[in-house]
Amino acid sequence: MAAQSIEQFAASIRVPVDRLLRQLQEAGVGVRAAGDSITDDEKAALLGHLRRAHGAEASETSPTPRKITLTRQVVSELRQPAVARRPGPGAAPAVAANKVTVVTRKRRTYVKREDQERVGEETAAESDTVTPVEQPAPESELIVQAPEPVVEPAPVAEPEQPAVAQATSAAEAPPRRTTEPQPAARPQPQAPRQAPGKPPARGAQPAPRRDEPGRGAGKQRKKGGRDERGGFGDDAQGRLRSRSRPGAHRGAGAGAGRHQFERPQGAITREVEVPASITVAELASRMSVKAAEVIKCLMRMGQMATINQALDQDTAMLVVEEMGHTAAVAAPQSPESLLTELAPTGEGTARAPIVTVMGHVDHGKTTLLDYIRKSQVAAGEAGAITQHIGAYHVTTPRGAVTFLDTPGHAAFSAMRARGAALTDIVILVVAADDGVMPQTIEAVQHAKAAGVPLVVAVNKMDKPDAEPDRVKQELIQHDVIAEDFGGEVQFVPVSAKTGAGIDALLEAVLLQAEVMELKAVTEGPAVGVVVEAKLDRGRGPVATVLVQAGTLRRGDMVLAGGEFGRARVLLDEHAQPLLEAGPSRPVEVLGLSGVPNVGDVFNVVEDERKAREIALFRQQAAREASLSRREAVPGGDIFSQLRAAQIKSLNVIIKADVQGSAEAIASSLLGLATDEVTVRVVASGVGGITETDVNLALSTGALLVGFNVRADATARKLLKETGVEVRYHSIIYEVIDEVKRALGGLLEPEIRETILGLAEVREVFHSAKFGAVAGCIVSDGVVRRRCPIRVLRGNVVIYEGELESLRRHKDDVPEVRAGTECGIAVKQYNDVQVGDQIECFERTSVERTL
Ligand SMILES: Nc1nc2c(ncn2[C@@H]2O[C@H](COP(=O)(O)OP(=O)(O)OP(=O)(O)O)[C@@H](O)[C@H]2O)c(=O)[nH]1
Repeated sequence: MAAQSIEQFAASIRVPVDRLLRQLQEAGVGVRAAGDSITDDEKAALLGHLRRAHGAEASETSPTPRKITLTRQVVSELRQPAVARRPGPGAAPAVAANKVTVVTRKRRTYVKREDQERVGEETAAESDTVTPVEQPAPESELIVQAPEPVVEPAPVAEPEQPAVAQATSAAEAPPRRTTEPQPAARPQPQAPRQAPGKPPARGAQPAPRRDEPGRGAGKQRKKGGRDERGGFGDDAQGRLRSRSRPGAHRGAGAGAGRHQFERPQGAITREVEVPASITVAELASRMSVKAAEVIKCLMRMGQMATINQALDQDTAMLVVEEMGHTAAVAAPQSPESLLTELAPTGEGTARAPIVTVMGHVDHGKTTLLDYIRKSQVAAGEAGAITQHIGAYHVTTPRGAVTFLDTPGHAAFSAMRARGAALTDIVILVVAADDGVMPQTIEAVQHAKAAGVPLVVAVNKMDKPDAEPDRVKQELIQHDVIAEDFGGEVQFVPVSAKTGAGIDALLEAVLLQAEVMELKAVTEGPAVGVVVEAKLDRGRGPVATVLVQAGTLRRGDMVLAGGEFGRARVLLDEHAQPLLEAGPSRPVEVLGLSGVPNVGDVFNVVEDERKAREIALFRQQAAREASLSRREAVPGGDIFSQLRAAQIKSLNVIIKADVQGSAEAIASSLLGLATDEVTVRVVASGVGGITETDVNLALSTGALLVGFNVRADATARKLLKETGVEVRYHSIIYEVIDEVKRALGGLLEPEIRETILGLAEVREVFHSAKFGAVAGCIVSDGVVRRRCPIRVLRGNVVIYEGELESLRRHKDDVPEVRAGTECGIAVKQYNDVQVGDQIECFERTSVERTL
């Protein structure tokens, strides 16, 4: 090699000149200038120094190598049976000998023991002994090459890089030598693949170097190719390695001087977040316990559960606390939060009051509203009672008012409560001829609970027996005090029939609204409440919504409870199309995906995607809640389960024209439950009776109730075929009576006892055939042979049984009437005495009704 200057040498090995000069000085070569030339001996001296300094072995300057890797390669050949090709006519058969070359390479590494111990600790302890260290498994690889033999150059253990350059690199970075893959960061020299996050390398074989010549590099590429195609190479390697992995792990752990897993010394208390509904399995997983533990805990609490059973939040939290953890209510991770920013904000402007008309049945609510609206709603109602909530916006000369017409029947209690919560003012209609009645009081309570002011309309003033002062006095007891009695409530005498006083009533309402300064934001996406919903045969789902803030426009994307859709059509109370509806405006919306529930909040959302996401989330939440409710009944405590098993239930499916009626009927029917019988509403919905309803009724043995709806053609056919019972009604009382009668049929009949007669024992004889025979005289009624008897002594029953014989003058007789003597033998009873009484009675079963 030509003489090289220090500067050139530094450039060739890519180290700064001054650093090279310093290292040369440390190696004893002596300080010289950058321009001086450096000899090969000096380079060798520098290399030796650097190897010593960095613990390198296998150098000519280090007589005791610290690690030796032996690689052995065995090449063998396999001959596959010759394949005889079909010879051509007259040709000799050609034989192709398939020769497969198998190259097996084995590698075994020996490391000084103290070097192994030193890994990770950096404590140098020199030792002269070389001890073979057992490797996890001799590294071997099998390369099969076919069909022709491959001339395999021996793998090159040492790189071709100049020794000095390598030594210099070693001084700068952790050594990456083929024979010594032992950087401190690696837990074991033989297992560089253990480095986290790195793709596993092939055994202890160091990573192939780019400059590695010949077959080694080619083979590596080949392996890489296999990996890319389907990971075969890695997988096969992984299986090979998996046998040695535990050892390698332990080695790594020991090498690092610490355990990866520490056994907990005491119980771990976890904070467990519990959502509204959670399965037993999920709860167990959150507490890091087995599901069986949770089931056991539930059993201790008196509840039987299965691993997939959904628990409600309260039960789940109890289980968590019971098992020694801390329960926390999980924040609902719902897309509902997306809605928060949708609420319209800004300065509110005056809006029309929302007024609910409440009162006892037939006190004239609908007639009053009818007069105000100048329409004939009352005339069109079946049974002449209002059966679903209606919302009407009326413009009077004194201003606009939105009316919610709520039914007065007790069945609609829930609906009325909802009306009071929505409303600004309640008009309490009390018939002057009838006075305060139960539902008048209920209406007062609802209004008070909702903090809504009352205006009392004393109706039917045209009737001769009208007593308005009586109404005022009766209402004082319920804390509703008229202005002229020193209170704050306006009482307006009216006649819904003649229209007298209606103007004054509206004035009173608008005055009250003025005092309340009702305001709402008109700009922005609309927010409101669904006040009625139904499935219309021609128009699909129709929801009556009351806008509370913002403006609902035609074409808006509306989200109502678990349903959504574009508001294709907006209609007012006169079925006239609207382009938009502002606050306090009731409007019918067409275009929803389904029938929402009455009372659901509706929002206008930006796009369909968001609406769909929230709607699906709500549907899922509703399903889960209903599931956990349904499971809560049989899953309750064992005693109540046993009790429940004895209660007979009548299954009912309700189909109604509007959601409010279906809901009201369901709640009324559920209210019929007693200790012995109950109603189970299998399903309730809006729309005509379909094939699905009939099939459901068939499978559950339910009674189908159609309220203002009929079965379609397919369902009718199926009804005929299956004999499923269906009842059509348009008056709610009739539905209740019908179901009451059916429930009565489920009641066990009552067993009534009737005393038929009494006989007094005058003498006792002994007969060989019957034992003691009582000689009696029938003092009252009749004694019949086939009826049960009781023996009374001193008016106390001492025996109950049957007659064995009833005789008169030695003749068996069927009955003996009062004043007649007879002989009575009691079956299996011989203790009869003179003075006893024998009572004859009969049991009859009586049908019961609810
Ligand atoms: N004489 C007289 N009859 C009235 C008056 N208001 C209502 N009525 C009658 O009272 C009956 C009941 O009236 P509705 O308006 O249906 O009573 P309601 O309170 O709406 O009844 P529900 O819908 O069942 O809650 C009807 O026959 C009306 O004609 C009135 O001011 N004077």
